[in-house]
Amino acid sequence: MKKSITVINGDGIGPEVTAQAIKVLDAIAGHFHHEFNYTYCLMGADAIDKTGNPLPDETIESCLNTDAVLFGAIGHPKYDNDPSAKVRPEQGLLKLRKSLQLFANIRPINTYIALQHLSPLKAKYLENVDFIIFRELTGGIYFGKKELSEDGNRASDDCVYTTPEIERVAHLAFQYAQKRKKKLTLVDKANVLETSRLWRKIIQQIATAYKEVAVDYMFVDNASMQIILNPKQFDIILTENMFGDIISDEASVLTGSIGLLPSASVGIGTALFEPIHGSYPLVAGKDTANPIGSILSAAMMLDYFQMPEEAKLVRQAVDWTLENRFVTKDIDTINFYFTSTIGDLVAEYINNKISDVVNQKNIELRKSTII
Ligand SMILES: NC(=O)c1ccc[n+]([C@@H]2O[C@H](COP(=O)([O-])OP(=O)(O)OC[C@H]3O[C@@H](n4cnc5c(N)ncnc54)[C@H](O)[C@@H]3O)[C@@H](O)[C@H]2O)c1
Ligand SMILES: CC(C)[C@H](C(=O)O)[C@@H](O)C(=O)O
Ligand SMILES: [Mg+2]
Repeated sequence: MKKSITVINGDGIGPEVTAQAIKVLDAIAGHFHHEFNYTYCLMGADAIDKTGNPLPDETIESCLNTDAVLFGAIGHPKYDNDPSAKVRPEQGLLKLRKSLQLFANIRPINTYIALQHLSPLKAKYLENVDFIIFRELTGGIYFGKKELSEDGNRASDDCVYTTPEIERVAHLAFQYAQKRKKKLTLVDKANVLETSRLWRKIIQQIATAYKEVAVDYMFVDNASMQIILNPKQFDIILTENMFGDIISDEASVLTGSIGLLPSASVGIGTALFEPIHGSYPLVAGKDTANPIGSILSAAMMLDYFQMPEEAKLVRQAVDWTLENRFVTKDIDTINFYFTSTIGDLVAEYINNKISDVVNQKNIELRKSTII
């Protein structure tokens, strides 16, 4: 099969983790006789530096006319530390999500037995954690009216949701629940927020069409605790934009590192695949960031291309690296491998050449002292 993929490396560790996902996609293309063609586009701080615009028109154009988008991360401290900056890298990402109408951000949370020692929780709570956060992605407080008074002493961000915005992401989440453990938890703040009460009302109505799915409702403050205390109670979590952003970073702690978590953003336009982490500027260019979130985002892209065998092989390869302790510094600060080595190993596993890589190329443990 032939597929065109727009690649947005972005900022910080974006380019180095995305490069590993591309290696893996190339290995899959070779193994299964597909052709993946990449077009590289700018977004974020990199785009501002080069064009003055965090999302150049050519990037939107390319994303609209491609089979999928693979994205790394955006963001730079020079903007994070300047509250009055008029142009910001994040505006590029938000505008792209809106332009492609990517209303659902799907963030699977899975634990690995090999990494359970990393969590502060007892192993029994972590075995086979498997739930998905459905985060609404194009509405809510992120996209409401923003105001700053002339004297600079009053600021506001409106949180707005409409019934159709809630319905479309909810139907998708219910459909996933039907195919899985048939449980959906709406996470909201309906004891305080009008928008959350609208969410509850719509979910109660939609639930009648999915009778086999058990629905429960949880306030976001309690959910933040329950995700840590008893993560196995969840199957599908459905929530609004900002709550989904926050609880997914929190949930990443269950797995061992945020660097492991992928996501798919789907909706009306071209789907976009990205790890859930940010540009982690501190280690940009050091080849130490965890690329697994990006590689697993590529696996989600393969699922989206209706290539289930291909996606399965990528996940098997990732499991193999973790089980054999080929891990980056976030997982093991003493005996760790470089970002690029992990990409090589996953790709070589797919090419069936793993024994060559491990034995003949003599992969050395990189001690943290040499960084
Ligand atoms: N989707 C995105 O592009 C995205 C997401 C989140 C944050 N950001 C941006 O990234 C910049 C930095 O934000 P931040 O520090 O809050 O979040 P971050 O996700 O970049 O980093 C937070 C912490 O997570 C860990 N981490 C993140 N990615 C990792 C990886 N691949 N491997 C190992 N450890 C990893 C590190 O310990 C890091 O200190 C900001 O400009 C922010 O706006 C972008
Ligand atoms: C960078 C930022 C705009 C973004 C978000 O909040 O959606 C990020 O945190 C994410 O999770 O993708
Ligand atoms: Mg986030």
